[in-house]
Amino acid sequence: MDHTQLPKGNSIQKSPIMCRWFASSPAAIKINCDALIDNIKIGIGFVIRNHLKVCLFTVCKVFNNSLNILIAEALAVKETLLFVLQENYGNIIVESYSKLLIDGLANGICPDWRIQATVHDIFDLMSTYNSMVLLAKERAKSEQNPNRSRGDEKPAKHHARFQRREESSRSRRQRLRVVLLHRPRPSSHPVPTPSRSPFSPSLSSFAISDVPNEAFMFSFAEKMGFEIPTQIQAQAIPVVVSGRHVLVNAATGTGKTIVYLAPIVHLLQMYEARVQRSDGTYALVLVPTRELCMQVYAILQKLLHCFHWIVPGYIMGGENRAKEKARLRKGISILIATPGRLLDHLKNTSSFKYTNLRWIVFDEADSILELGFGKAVEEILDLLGSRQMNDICKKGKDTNSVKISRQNLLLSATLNEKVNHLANISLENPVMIGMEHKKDSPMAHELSLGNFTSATLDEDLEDGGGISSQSIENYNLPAQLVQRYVKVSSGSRLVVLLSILRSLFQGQTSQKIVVFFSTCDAVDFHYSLFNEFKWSPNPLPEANQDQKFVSCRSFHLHGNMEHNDRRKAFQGFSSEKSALLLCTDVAARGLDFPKVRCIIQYDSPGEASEYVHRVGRTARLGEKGEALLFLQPVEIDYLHDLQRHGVCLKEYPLQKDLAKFSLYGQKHQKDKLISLETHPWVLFLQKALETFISTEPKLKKLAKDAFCTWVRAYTAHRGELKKIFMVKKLHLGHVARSFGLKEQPSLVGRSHHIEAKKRKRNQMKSRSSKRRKSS
Ligand SMILES: Nc1ncnc2c1ncn2[C@@H]1O[C@H](COP(=O)(O)OP(=O)(O)OP(=O)(O)O)[C@@H](O)[C@H]1O
Repeated sequence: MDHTQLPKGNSIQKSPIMCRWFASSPAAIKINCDALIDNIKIGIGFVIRNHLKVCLFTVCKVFNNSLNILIAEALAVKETLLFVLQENYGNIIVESYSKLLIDGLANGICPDWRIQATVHDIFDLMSTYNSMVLLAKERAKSEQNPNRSRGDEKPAKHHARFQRREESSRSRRQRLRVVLLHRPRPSSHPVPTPSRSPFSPSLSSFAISDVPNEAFMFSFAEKMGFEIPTQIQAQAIPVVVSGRHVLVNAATGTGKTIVYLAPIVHLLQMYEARVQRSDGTYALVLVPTRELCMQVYAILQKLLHCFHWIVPGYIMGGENRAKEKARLRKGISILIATPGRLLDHLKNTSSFKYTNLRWIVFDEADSILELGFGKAVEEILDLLGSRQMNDICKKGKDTNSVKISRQNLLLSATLNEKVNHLANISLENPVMIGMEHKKDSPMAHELSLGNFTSATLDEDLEDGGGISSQSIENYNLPAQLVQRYVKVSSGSRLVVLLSILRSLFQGQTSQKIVVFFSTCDAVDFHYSLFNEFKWSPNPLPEANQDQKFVSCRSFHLHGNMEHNDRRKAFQGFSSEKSALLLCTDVAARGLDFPKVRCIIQYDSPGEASEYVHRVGRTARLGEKGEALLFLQPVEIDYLHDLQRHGVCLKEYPLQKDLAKFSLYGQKHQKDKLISLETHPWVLFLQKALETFISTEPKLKKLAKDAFCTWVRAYTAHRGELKKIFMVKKLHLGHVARSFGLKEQPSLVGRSHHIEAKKRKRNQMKSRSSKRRKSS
């Protein structure tokens, strides 16, 4: 079977499985109208025309079934119809569907006056359409056959039919108006406020059970537990299904994974001849980290529940290569991979078949490049033939087969120059979704021009690493996320972190918190400290002294951990209801830990995009969330940097928190402002920590290592951030205190001492041999 062509079922009209869910959302309808224009341009307008029919049809159904339609729904329908009218596409769709729509509206009319008012408008629009259709038809006919007079039989018949239809709909309208006239009507129409919820505001009354129970719908509803599409899903899925290359930019936690997995599964299961394992890989999803690889794989497995013939699989660093080879030999239809391991198999596993490859997805595209996979990505594109084909396209050669066979997708909550370059070398005439408000940004402009440089992705990485003026953009952050910063001098950082964590875990019985550190050593040290440091507010000997200071289950996750430990930490934290995760940026991208309420950035993230992804682990999909950023007084300019990207933070009321803690029964006076450095609680806890760490050799060693790598990481800030995060401005003795050390450890490591000793020995040796020679 030749799978390089789109399957026949690609037409949305022919695919009731998924499209109704998406098509039925007014947001989707609006997008479909955009897609209509786009697609008419590229000559496949008929697909979208059919899509629009399905949209209207489903809207009618919703109106029929539900009496609790929100105003926004009715308004969206009105808007869509208005759009269709303005763009003069009315004659395409209205003729056959107006009756259905009117029936739906009339039968299912909601008692709410605001919807009724909108319905009036919709009726008026419908009758305008109908007149337009009639006029257009008559004009077309008379142009085709100028000899036929107006009194000829056919138009007359047609006219009569139309009149009958008009009369019946008019009578329905009248019936309805009678009902409406007997209801009180307020004097002014309230304007619905725009929602920033990840779900389309107009969809909240729309249940999945309102539409026919198709196989895929059933699987979605049952297996994923979703009821309505998120805004980005409603916007992007129809475009992805249409086969266009797509660049998606949407806030964290808005369901981007489904944006690419759902259409791929949907289109693959529709192939007339079922896909076989021996066909090899059809879709390739590239992700930056192993954890994300496992996460996407898990979602894919759920989606494929009903389609056992489509085989999911993953390959990633840390896994057994031989086993992966065996799996690839058998065939994996949808493959999730990290770039390094994928490249390895592309070069060394001859049985890896990818001749049928149709989709390449870059999830968290910017992160893939920032982690240094730029070269690997270029090589992958070359080996898969995706880049060369694109280059040929741009040179204007015949690329018909390519256009049909490959569809590349790039997704991230943050975009930058590196993604711009990747987009230019991998996407052909992409549709940019989620960048509507950024049309004037340099990135959107360059992409639309198809402008691309000869620089490699890694070269881009180096010069674009800092905050270039070109790449400044406002990031999408969840509206409900509460963002704050806490200003703490380095000597009190540890105490403040512990106090805030204790207060958060005491405040709520189920609490999930993620704390980000800059280095793996810092994670290890704090993880051990939190597990071992015990303290009781009661000094009496009979009191339970065995309580952990931060009493919760804690996990740690970073790139230097064994593969299995990483896996356990990821799964463990995901499944706990109340827990603490200490991690590096390895957990910043894409990971979807359920119910995380607070993100603490104990070490600042560096580039603003990293900030966005870290805080994106909370406040996902409209849920509540808080983010707290630790800054030292000398780093406070970082707030301006975040502001340049539209990220604004308020100060955290730290004194209030500290006032909660009592020293053996003595409460502080809340209204008395004491500086952190002289705060009795801070002094007391700092001393307790230092004493504890000095008596635990293992912990002390961890603290020293963490201190050294922390300072090194601090010097590694790039670009303009170097001016904010300067080691010179720090008091290293105070930094040591933040690791519970009484004295500042030498920054010169053990290896340096050994090297120096070796050098000395060699010098001594050469001197003595010279002396021997001369004597
Ligand atoms: N239509 C939907 N209804 C309800 N929940 C959904 C829907 N779509 C996705 N989700 C859930 O939303 C959560 C976030 O999804 P996902 O991880 O795909 O977001 P994302 O946009 O990729 O986030 P990030 O940018 O952090 O990677 C997941 O738990 C997913 O199961």
